Amino acid sequence: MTNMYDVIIPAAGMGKRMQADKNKILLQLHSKSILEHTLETFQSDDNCRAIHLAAQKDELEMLKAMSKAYNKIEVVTVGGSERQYSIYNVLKAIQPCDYVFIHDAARPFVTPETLYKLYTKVQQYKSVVAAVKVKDTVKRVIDFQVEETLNREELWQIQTPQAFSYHLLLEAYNKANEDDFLGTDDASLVERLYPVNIVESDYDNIKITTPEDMFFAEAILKKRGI
Ligand SMILES: Nc1ccn([C@@H]2O[C@H](COP(=O)(O)OP(=O)(O)OP(=O)(O)O)[C@@H](O)[C@H]2O)c(=O)n1
Ligand SMILES: O=P(O)(O)OC[C@@H](O)[C@@H](O)[C@@H](O)CO
Repeated sequence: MTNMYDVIIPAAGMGKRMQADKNKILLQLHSKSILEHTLETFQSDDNCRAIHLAAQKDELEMLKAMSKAYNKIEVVTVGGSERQYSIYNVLKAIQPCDYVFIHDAARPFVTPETLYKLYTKVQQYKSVVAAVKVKDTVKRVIDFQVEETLNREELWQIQTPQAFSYHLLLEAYNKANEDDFLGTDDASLVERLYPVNIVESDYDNIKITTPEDMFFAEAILKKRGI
């Protein structure tokens, strides 16, 4: 079928800031791991053709075994020392396709509504990321001294999923590799070649990063009646 997307899910981090005794994406939220919550969302999305994972070397076999429960999972490969390298490893391992979404395993609360918005817009714009409006005032600071107050009307917090045409994304990753460019998200690689659009997402789509995020995660599940 044409026009479906493949999703790359980087799950090869260490989860250091979570200070748990294992990779944070394996922590349980109710009866499932964070990773399984994320996988189920994409497994259930009719527009998602296949799911591909980056795993830590030590967790590769475990994640391959877990993958058997999800018939959309195709490639499970070893990640790298940085998120960007993990994603590049997967991107080089998959077959060419129309569109690629990239979504952090550590963001288990992305909604079907956001996936649908991205799916619609990526076909028009080739490059589109989920984002929410910044709620706080943001200042640029050097050595604890304020340099300027930024115009909040222009500021958005960027999340994942980030959705791209496959060929544009591969070109951006190849160029970043050639230039030794390391970005903090996928769009920052694509921005060097092509305009990136945003779609408005929601504040539940948190990246579970530090211990208190587990309490926020429990609250989001409770709000959803899960
Ligand atoms: N080398 C890496 C680093 C991160 N990730 C993945 O990228 C996502 C977002 O990264 P982040 O939240 O920063 O996770 P960690 O790197 O695991 O966290 P920390 O920096 O606290 O160790 C996570 O799903 C993580 O598993 C990855 O696949 N490969
Ligand atoms: O810098 P970190 O390792 O915390 O995470 C990087 C990315 O996961 C992050 O930039 C995207 O989720 C978009 O916000």
